Amino acid sequence: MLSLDGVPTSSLFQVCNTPHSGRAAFATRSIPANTVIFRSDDLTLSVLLREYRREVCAQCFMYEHGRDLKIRDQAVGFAFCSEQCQVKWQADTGDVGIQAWTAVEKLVKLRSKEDSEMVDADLPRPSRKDITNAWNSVEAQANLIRIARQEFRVRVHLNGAAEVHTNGDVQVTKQHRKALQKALLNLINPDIMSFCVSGLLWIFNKPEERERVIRLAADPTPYHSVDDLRFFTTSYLHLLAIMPLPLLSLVTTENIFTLSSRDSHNSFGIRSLEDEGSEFFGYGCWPAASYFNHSCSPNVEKLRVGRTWEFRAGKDIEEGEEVCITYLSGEERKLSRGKRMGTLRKNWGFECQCERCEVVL
Ligand SMILES: C[S@@+](CC[C@H](N)C(=O)[O-])C[C@H]1O[C@@H](n2cnc3c(N)ncnc32)[C@H](O)[C@@H]1O
Repeated sequence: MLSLDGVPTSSLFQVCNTPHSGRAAFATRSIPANTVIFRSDDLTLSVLLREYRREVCAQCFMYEHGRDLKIRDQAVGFAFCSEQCQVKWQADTGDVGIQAWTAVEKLVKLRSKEDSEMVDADLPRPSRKDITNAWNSVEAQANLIRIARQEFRVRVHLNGAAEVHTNGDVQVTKQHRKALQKALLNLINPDIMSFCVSGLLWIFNKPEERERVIRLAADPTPYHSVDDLRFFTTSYLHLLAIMPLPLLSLVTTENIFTLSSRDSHNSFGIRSLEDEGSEFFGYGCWPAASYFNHSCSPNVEKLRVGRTWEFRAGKDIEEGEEVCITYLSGEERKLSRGKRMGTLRKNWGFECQCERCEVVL
């Protein structure tokens, strides 16, 4: 169950503030091991990494040991395990969403030979100032592109195909069209583009739920590297140039930054269900599941069932005890205290305050 502001409510736990680790869930009564304490099926945005697009169903994330799935939709660039999943995906994505994914796929295919890999070096993350400067540096070009797109609005309007509002006073010149063409020449990182499209479509399709993401813990410096930040700013310009017109007003630096800053501290990896989740297909943000803090000796285990996360007590939990999952992968759990803390600091940006880490032997 969810309260109005998206914080999960349950007869078994409640979400409260803590002195050192933000909000957390606490058991409101004793919970026997193996009890399902919560299910979260409120996936907002998700990224299916490009290298897994043929093998993992875009709807239910089903994976058959690396075999290509039977149904592939070349236009949008996703594969499905069944017609049922494809139909559900199309209904949830909507016509504007299908147009958006088709535009991205067309662009990515045109530019597929480029090397858009990022170097995962241990360089410092861009600071708040770096981030503000990077977004400011593309805003003038962004505004020119917006005006260039007005021209399409006018054309669409004159063709009578759709009722749109135009800014009739602005003259579209060569300078505007050049800004748009220049944006399309930037290098592409298809996974970062997918992140932005998935998030913007979610805001478009469910505007009333935007607040639920905004209330999540925010990371003010969500970019891993200078490359990562640059791919976000260039994706912004690309999307302004290619997104279907009904989505254009949502393609803003504010929306894209908000999505990154919430995703950074709240997303769940979408992994294979066997081999201790050794295959990493991508990630997604399930707001209702984002109030469980991390522990290096968790009392709750999470399991993905299709698009839903199921949370089950891994041991008996006493009334008043904090209900915690682990943010570490199977292998990472076995690391020493120092290495676990380092991994959480690097990937999540916090100093672990869990009981196992607090006990110094
Ligand atoms: C998914 S959110 C969990 C809910 C969060 N506490 C809140 O108030 O929304 C993850 C964030 O919670 C905090 N957190 C989770 N586990 C923690 C821990 N063991 N020690 C310190 N902070 C923790 C960190 O700030 C982390 O980035």
